[in-house]
Amino acid sequence: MLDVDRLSILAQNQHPLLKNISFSLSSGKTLGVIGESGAGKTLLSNALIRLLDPAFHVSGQIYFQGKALMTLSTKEMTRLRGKEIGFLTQHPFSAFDPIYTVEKQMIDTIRTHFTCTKKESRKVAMLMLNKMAFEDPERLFQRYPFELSGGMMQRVMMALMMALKPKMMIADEPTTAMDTITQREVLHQFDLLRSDGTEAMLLITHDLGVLAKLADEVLVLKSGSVVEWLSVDKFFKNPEHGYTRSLLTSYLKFHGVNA
Ligand SMILES: Nc1ncnc2c1ncn2[C@@H]1O[C@H](COP(=O)(O)OP(=O)(O)OP(=O)(O)O)[C@@H](O)[C@H]1O
Repeated sequence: MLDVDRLSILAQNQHPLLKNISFSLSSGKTLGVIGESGAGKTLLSNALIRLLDPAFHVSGQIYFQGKALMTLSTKEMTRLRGKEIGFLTQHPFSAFDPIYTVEKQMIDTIRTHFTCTKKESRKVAMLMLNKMAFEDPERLFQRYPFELSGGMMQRVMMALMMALKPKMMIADEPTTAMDTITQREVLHQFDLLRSDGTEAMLLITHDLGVLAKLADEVLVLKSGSVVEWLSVDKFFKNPEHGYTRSLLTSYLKFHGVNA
Protein backbone atom coordinates (compact mmCIF):
# COMPACT_ATOMS: atom_id res chain seq x y z
CA MET A 1 0.00 0.00 0.00
CA LEU A 2 2.82 2.41 0.92
CA ASP A 3 6.35 2.09 -0.42
CA VAL A 4 9.02 4.51 0.66
CA ASP A 5 12.20 4.38 -1.35
CA ARG A 6 15.38 6.13 -0.22
CA LEU A 7 13.61 9.13 1.24
CA SER A 8 16.07 11.81 2.34
CA ILE A 9 15.53 15.29 3.72
CA LEU A 10 18.05 18.08 3.92
CA ALA A 11 17.53 21.19 6.02
CA GLN A 12 17.87 24.59 4.38
CA ASN A 13 21.53 24.66 5.45
CA GLN A 14 22.04 21.25 3.73
CA HIS A 15 22.23 19.43 7.06
CA PRO A 16 20.84 15.87 6.54
CA LEU A 17 17.77 15.22 8.70
CA LEU A 18 16.45 11.99 7.14
CA LYS A 19 18.86 9.65 5.39
CA ASN A 20 17.82 7.11 2.77
CA ILE A 21 14.72 5.84 4.54
CA SER A 22 13.16 2.80 2.84
CA PHE A 23 10.28 0.64 4.04
CA SER A 24 6.90 -0.68 2.96
CA LEU A 25 3.54 -0.88 4.63
CA SER A 26 1.16 -3.55 3.39
CA SER A 27 -2.59 -3.51 3.46
CA GLY A 28 -3.88 -4.96 6.72
CA LYS A 29 -0.80 -3.94 8.71
CA THR A 30 0.09 -1.32 11.29
CA LEU A 31 3.64 -0.07 11.35
CA GLY A 32 4.86 1.55 14.56
CA VAL A 33 7.63 4.13 14.22
CA ILE A 34 9.78 4.73 17.25
CA GLY A 35 13.03 6.46 18.13
CA GLU A 36 14.23 9.00 20.64
CA SER A 37 13.26 12.64 20.43
CA GLY A 38 14.74 14.30 17.34
CA ALA A 39 15.14 11.00 15.45
CA GLY A 40 13.05 12.33 12.55
CA LYS A 41 9.65 10.70 13.15
CA THR A 42 7.56 13.83 12.66
CA LEU A 43 9.59 14.90 9.64
CA LEU A 44 8.97 11.47 8.13
CA SER A 45 5.21 11.62 8.67
CA ASN A 46 4.97 15.15 7.30
CA ALA A 47 7.05 14.17 4.28
CA LEU A 48 4.76 11.22 3.54
CA ILE A 49 1.76 13.50 3.11
CA ARG A 50 3.80 16.31 1.56
CA LEU A 51 3.18 18.78 4.33
CA LEU A 52 6.80 19.75 4.89
CA ASP A 53 7.95 23.34 4.81
CA PRO A 54 9.18 24.01 1.24
CA ALA A 55 12.53 25.13 2.70
CA PHE A 56 13.43 21.44 3.16
CA HIS A 57 14.99 19.58 0.28
CA VAL A 58 13.31 16.20 -0.20
CA SER A 59 14.57 13.38 -2.43
CA GLY A 60 13.56 9.76 -2.97
CA GLN A 61 10.16 8.31 -3.81
CA ILE A 62 6.93 7.69 -1.95
CA TYR A 63 4.36 5.39 -3.58
CA PHE A 64 0.84 5.13 -2.23
CA GLN A 65 -1.15 2.36 -3.94
CA GLY A 66 1.37 2.58 -6.78
CA LYS A 67 0.93 6.35 -7.18
CA ALA A 68 4.15 8.39 -6.96
CA LEU A 69 3.18 11.05 -4.43
CA MET A 70 6.17 13.27 -5.17
CA THR A 71 4.91 13.85 -8.69
CA LEU A 72 1.31 14.78 -7.75
CA SER A 73 0.14 18.37 -8.02
CA THR A 74 -0.82 20.30 -4.88
CA LYS A 75 -4.49 19.92 -5.86
CA GLU A 76 -4.19 16.15 -6.31
CA MET A 77 -2.38 15.88 -2.99
CA THR A 78 -5.09 17.90 -1.21
CA ARG A 79 -7.72 15.55 -2.61
CA LEU A 80 -5.76 12.55 -1.34
CA ARG A 81 -5.33 13.87 2.20
CA GLY A 82 -8.25 13.07 4.47
CA LYS A 83 -10.14 10.50 2.44
CA GLU A 84 -7.26 8.39 1.12
CA ILE A 85 -4.58 9.21 3.66
CA GLY A 86 -5.75 10.40 7.04
CA PHE A 87 -3.39 12.30 9.27
CA LEU A 88 -3.50 12.77 13.02
CA THR A 89 -0.92 15.20 14.27
CA GLN A 90 0.42 15.70 17.78
CA HIS A 91 -0.45 19.41 17.31
CA PRO A 92 -4.21 19.22 16.61
CA PHE A 93 -4.71 23.00 16.73
CA SER A 94 -2.68 23.34 13.55
CA ALA A 95 -5.26 21.16 11.75
CA PHE A 96 -8.24 23.42 12.58
CA ASP A 97 -9.15 26.96 11.68
CA PRO A 98 -9.49 29.02 14.88
CA ILE A 99 -12.32 31.18 13.50
CA TYR A 100 -14.84 28.39 12.83
CA THR A 101 -16.81 26.18 15.22
CA VAL A 102 -16.16 22.45 15.52
CA GLU A 103 -19.50 21.83 13.80
CA LYS A 104 -18.67 23.85 10.71
CA GLN A 105 -15.21 22.35 10.35
CA MET A 106 -16.36 18.78 10.75
CA ILE A 107 -19.32 19.16 8.41
CA ASP A 108 -17.30 21.02 5.76
CA THR A 109 -14.52 18.43 5.84
CA ILE A 110 -16.91 15.49 5.56
CA ARG A 111 -18.74 17.18 2.67
CA THR A 112 -15.45 17.90 0.86
CA HIS A 113 -14.88 14.17 0.59
CA PHE A 114 -18.42 12.73 0.39
CA THR A 115 -21.52 13.72 -1.52
CA CYS A 116 -24.02 14.20 1.28
CA THR A 117 -26.32 16.80 2.79
CA LYS A 118 -25.39 18.94 5.77
CA LYS A 119 -27.90 17.00 7.86
CA GLU A 120 -26.36 13.66 6.91
CA SER A 121 -22.80 14.80 7.58
CA ARG A 122 -23.90 16.31 10.91
CA LYS A 123 -25.38 12.97 11.92
CA VAL A 124 -22.16 11.11 11.08
CA ALA A 125 -20.03 13.70 12.92
CA MET A 126 -22.28 13.42 15.96
CA LEU A 127 -22.08 9.63 15.95
CA MET A 128 -18.28 9.68 15.79
CA LEU A 129 -18.01 12.27 18.57
CA ASN A 130 -20.13 9.99 20.72
CA LYS A 131 -17.72 7.14 19.99
CA MET A 132 -14.86 9.44 20.97
CA ALA A 133 -16.39 9.63 24.45
CA PHE A 134 -17.70 13.20 24.27
CA GLU A 135 -20.64 13.40 26.64
CA ASP A 136 -22.31 16.38 25.01
CA PRO A 137 -21.45 16.56 21.29
CA GLU A 138 -24.20 19.18 20.71
CA ARG A 139 -22.42 21.58 23.04
CA LEU A 140 -19.02 20.67 21.64
CA PHE A 141 -20.27 21.46 18.13
CA GLN A 142 -20.82 25.11 19.06
CA ARG A 143 -17.35 25.62 20.44
CA TYR A 144 -14.24 27.06 18.80
CA PRO A 145 -10.89 25.24 18.84
CA PHE A 146 -9.35 27.72 21.31
CA GLU A 147 -12.07 26.81 23.82
CA LEU A 148 -10.96 23.16 23.89
CA SER A 149 -8.01 21.36 25.44
CA GLY A 150 -5.30 19.64 23.35
CA GLY A 151 -6.68 16.23 24.30
CA MET A 152 -10.22 17.25 23.27
CA MET A 153 -8.94 18.49 19.92
CA GLN A 154 -7.09 15.22 19.37
CA ARG A 155 -10.40 13.40 19.95
CA VAL A 156 -12.24 15.71 17.55
CA MET A 157 -9.54 15.00 14.95
CA MET A 158 -9.89 11.28 15.57
CA ALA A 159 -13.70 11.52 15.24
CA LEU A 160 -13.22 13.23 11.89
CA MET A 161 -10.90 10.46 10.74
CA MET A 162 -13.47 7.87 11.78
CA ALA A 163 -16.05 9.69 9.67
CA LEU A 164 -13.73 9.84 6.65
CA LYS A 165 -12.44 6.25 7.03
CA PRO A 166 -9.21 6.90 5.13
CA LYS A 167 -7.58 3.93 3.39
CA MET A 168 -4.37 4.61 5.25
CA MET A 169 -3.88 6.51 8.46
CA ILE A 170 -0.74 8.27 9.64
CA ALA A 171 -0.83 9.14 13.31
CA ASP A 172 1.89 11.12 15.06
CA GLU A 173 1.58 10.65 18.82
CA PRO A 174 -2.21 10.88 18.53
CA THR A 175 -3.02 10.45 22.22
CA THR A 176 -0.25 12.43 23.94
CA ALA A 177 -2.53 15.11 25.39
CA MET A 178 -5.12 12.67 26.77
CA ASP A 179 -5.55 11.20 30.21
CA THR A 180 -5.02 7.46 30.58
CA ILE A 181 -8.69 6.44 30.56
CA THR A 182 -9.53 8.50 27.46
CA GLN A 183 -6.36 7.23 25.82
CA ARG A 184 -7.50 3.66 26.33
CA GLU A 185 -10.91 4.37 24.77
CA VAL A 186 -9.39 6.19 21.81
CA LEU A 187 -6.90 3.40 21.19
CA HIS A 188 -9.78 0.95 21.24
CA GLN A 189 -11.46 2.99 18.48
CA PHE A 190 -8.17 3.03 16.63
CA ASP A 191 -8.19 -0.72 16.71
CA LEU A 192 -11.78 -0.78 15.42
CA LEU A 193 -10.87 1.50 12.50
CA ARG A 194 -8.68 -1.27 11.18
CA SER A 195 -11.70 -3.44 10.66
CA ASP A 196 -13.81 -0.60 9.29
CA GLY A 197 -12.21 0.64 6.09
CA THR A 198 -8.76 1.75 7.14
CA GLU A 199 -6.44 -0.83 5.66
CA ALA A 200 -3.07 0.33 6.95
CA MET A 201 -1.70 2.54 9.69
CA LEU A 202 1.58 4.21 10.40
CA LEU A 203 1.72 5.03 14.05
CA ILE A 204 4.41 7.17 15.64
CA THR A 205 4.64 6.63 19.36
CA HIS A 206 6.93 6.77 22.36
CA ASP A 207 4.63 4.38 24.17
CA LEU A 208 5.75 0.79 23.75
CA GLY A 209 2.51 -0.37 25.35
CA VAL A 210 0.63 1.18 22.43
CA LEU A 211 3.07 -0.44 20.06
CA ALA A 212 2.47 -3.86 21.62
CA LYS A 213 -1.28 -3.39 21.36
CA LEU A 214 -1.57 -2.07 17.83
CA ALA A 215 1.52 -2.62 15.71
CA ASP A 216 2.46 -5.58 13.52
CA GLU A 217 5.87 -4.21 12.57
CA VAL A 218 8.25 -1.63 13.98
CA LEU A 219 10.53 0.84 12.27
CA VAL A 220 13.27 2.05 14.60
CA LEU A 221 14.77 5.44 13.73
CA LYS A 222 17.90 7.03 15.11
CA SER A 223 19.37 10.37 14.01
CA GLY A 224 17.43 10.31 10.74
CA SER A 225 18.35 6.74 9.74
CA VAL A 226 16.56 3.40 9.97
CA VAL A 227 18.22 1.23 12.60
CA GLU A 228 15.90 -1.76 12.26
CA TRP A 229 12.62 -2.69 10.60
CA LEU A 230 11.27 -5.79 12.29
CA SER A 231 8.13 -7.59 13.44
CA VAL A 232 6.63 -6.43 16.73
CA ASP A 233 7.23 -9.90 18.12
CA LYS A 234 10.94 -9.74 17.32
CA PHE A 235 11.09 -6.17 18.63
CA PHE A 236 9.97 -7.27 22.08
CA LYS A 237 11.64 -10.68 22.17
CA ASN A 238 14.80 -10.52 20.16
CA PRO A 239 15.84 -7.18 18.66
CA GLU A 240 19.12 -7.36 16.79
CA HIS A 241 20.37 -3.86 17.18
CA GLY A 242 21.88 -2.54 20.44
CA TYR A 243 19.99 0.76 20.02
CA THR A 244 16.64 -1.05 19.85
CA ARG A 245 17.56 -3.08 22.93
CA SER A 246 18.49 0.08 24.83
CA LEU A 247 15.17 1.76 23.90
CA LEU A 248 13.33 -1.29 25.15
CA THR A 249 15.36 -1.63 28.36
CA SER A 250 15.04 2.04 29.32
CA TYR A 251 11.28 1.94 28.67
CA LEU A 252 10.84 -1.15 30.82
CA LYS A 253 13.04 0.30 33.60
CA PHE A 254 11.12 3.58 33.55
CA HIS A 255 7.88 1.64 33.93
CA GLY A 256 9.28 -0.49 36.73
CA VAL A 257 9.45 -3.74 34.77
CA ASN A 258 12.51 -5.98 35.10
CA ALA A 259 13.96 -6.78 31.66
N1 LIG B 1 12.25 23.43 10.59
C1 LIG B 1 13.38 22.76 10.90
N2 LIG B 1 14.59 23.23 10.50
C2 LIG B 1 15.72 22.54 10.80
N3 LIG B 1 15.75 21.37 11.48
C3 LIG B 1 14.58 20.87 11.88
C4 LIG B 1 13.33 21.52 11.62
N4 LIG B 1 12.33 20.76 12.12
C5 LIG B 1 12.92 19.68 12.69
N5 LIG B 1 14.26 19.76 12.55
C6 LIG B 1 15.26 18.80 13.04
O1 LIG B 1 14.98 17.54 12.45
C7 LIG B 1 15.27 16.50 13.38
C8 LIG B 1 14.08 15.57 13.47
O2 LIG B 1 12.97 16.28 14.06
P1 LIG B 1 11.55 15.58 14.30
O3 LIG B 1 10.62 16.62 14.80
O4 LIG B 1 11.17 14.83 13.11
O5 LIG B 1 11.92 14.57 15.48
P2 LIG B 1 10.98 13.51 16.23
O6 LIG B 1 11.64 12.20 16.13
O7 LIG B 1 9.59 13.64 15.75
O8 LIG B 1 11.06 14.04 17.74
P3 LIG B 1 9.94 14.05 18.90
O9 LIG B 1 9.82 12.63 19.36
O10 LIG B 1 10.55 14.93 19.95
O11 LIG B 1 8.67 14.60 18.34
C9 LIG B 1 15.64 17.18 14.70
O12 LIG B 1 17.04 17.18 14.81
C10 LIG B 1 15.11 18.57 14.56
O13 LIG B 1 15.92 19.48 15.26
